[in-house]
Amino acid sequence: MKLNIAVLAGDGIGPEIVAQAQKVINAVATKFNHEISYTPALVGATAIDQVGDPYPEATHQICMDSDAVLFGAIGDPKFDNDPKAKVRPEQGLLAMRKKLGLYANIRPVATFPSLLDKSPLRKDIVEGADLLVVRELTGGIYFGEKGRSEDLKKAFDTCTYTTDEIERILKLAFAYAAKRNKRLTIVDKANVLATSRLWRETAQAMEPDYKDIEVDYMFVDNAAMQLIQWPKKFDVMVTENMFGDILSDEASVITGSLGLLPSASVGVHTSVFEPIHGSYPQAAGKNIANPVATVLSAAMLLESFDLLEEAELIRQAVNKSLEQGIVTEDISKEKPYKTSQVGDWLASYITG
Ligand SMILES: NC(=O)C1=CN([C@@H]2O[C@H](COP(=O)(O)OP(=O)(O)OC[C@H]3O[C@@H](n4cnc5c(N)ncnc54)[C@H](O)[C@@H]3O)[C@@H](O)[C@H]2O)C=CC1
Ligand SMILES: CC(C)CC(=O)C(=O)O
Ligand SMILES: [Mg+2]
Repeated sequence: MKLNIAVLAGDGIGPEIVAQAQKVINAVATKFNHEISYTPALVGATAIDQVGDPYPEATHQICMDSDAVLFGAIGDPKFDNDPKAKVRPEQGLLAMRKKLGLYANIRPVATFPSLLDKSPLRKDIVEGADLLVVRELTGGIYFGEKGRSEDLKKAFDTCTYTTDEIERILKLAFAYAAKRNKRLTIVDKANVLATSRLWRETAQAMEPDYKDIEVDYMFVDNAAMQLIQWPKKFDVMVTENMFGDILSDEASVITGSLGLLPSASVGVHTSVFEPIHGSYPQAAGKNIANPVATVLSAAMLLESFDLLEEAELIRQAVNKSLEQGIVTEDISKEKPYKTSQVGDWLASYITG
């Protein structure tokens, strides 16, 4: 197969982790005879510094013209620590999601058998946990009207959802539940928020079309607790943008590190494959960040083109590396491997 992948490495650890995912894709391409080409493009703080725009039109065109996008991370402390900055790296990520129509972010969370003792949660709690967070990605408070009063003493962010937006993400979540264990948890704050009540009303209206799916509704505060108290009770969890953002970072604790969780952002135009974590600026340039989340995102990318054997081989390589202790310092303080060493090991396992 021929694939043209847009590569948006971004900021902080972005370039280091994306380079490992590319090594792994290249190894798979060699083994299975695929022709992969990459088109790099600017995003985030790097793009602001170079061209003054966190998601330049040229980058958008490259994404639109690609078969898929491999994304690293964006964000830089020089913006995080300047609340008055007019343009921010995160606007680039949000603009990309909006312009590419990426309304769903699929975040699988499953424990790795060899890492059960790496979670701060008890082994009997996390063993066998396997859930899917379906996060709405182009609506809600991240995209609503926001502003400051003239005297600067008041600020606001608005959370808006339409039934169309809710229906399309719920449809996808029901479909995932149908393919998995037929349980769907809809997470909201319907006891307080009007948008959540619209989510609940819309979901209730859809339920009769999915009679074989067991649906339950849970308030987000309760969900935050149950997720780490009884992670195994969840199959598919669907929720709005900000709740999904927060709950999926929380869910990474089940697996042992935020550096392990991949995601696929899908929707109208091309799809973007990205780790769930951010640019981890403290690690930038040190070759210590865990590349596994990005490598597993690459596996999701290949899977989206029905390259199932290829994706499975990447997952097998990752499992083997974890079993054999070829891991970065977030997993093993005693004998940490460098980011690039993990990438090299995975690539050579794949090519055999
Ligand atoms: N999708 C994206 O590009 C995202 C960007 N950000 C941005 O990233 C910057 C840093 O944000 P933070 O809140 O510190 O979140 P972060 O996800 O970058 O890091 C939080 C913590 O998670 C751990 N971690 C994250 N990625 C890791 C990896 N690959 N290997 C090992 N450990 C890892 C580290 O302990 C780190 O201190 C900010 O500018 C933020 O806006 C945050 C989240 C997502
Ligand atoms: C800038 C944020 C919206 C990014 C983030 O935290 C995420 O997508 O997980
Ligand atoms: Mg996040």
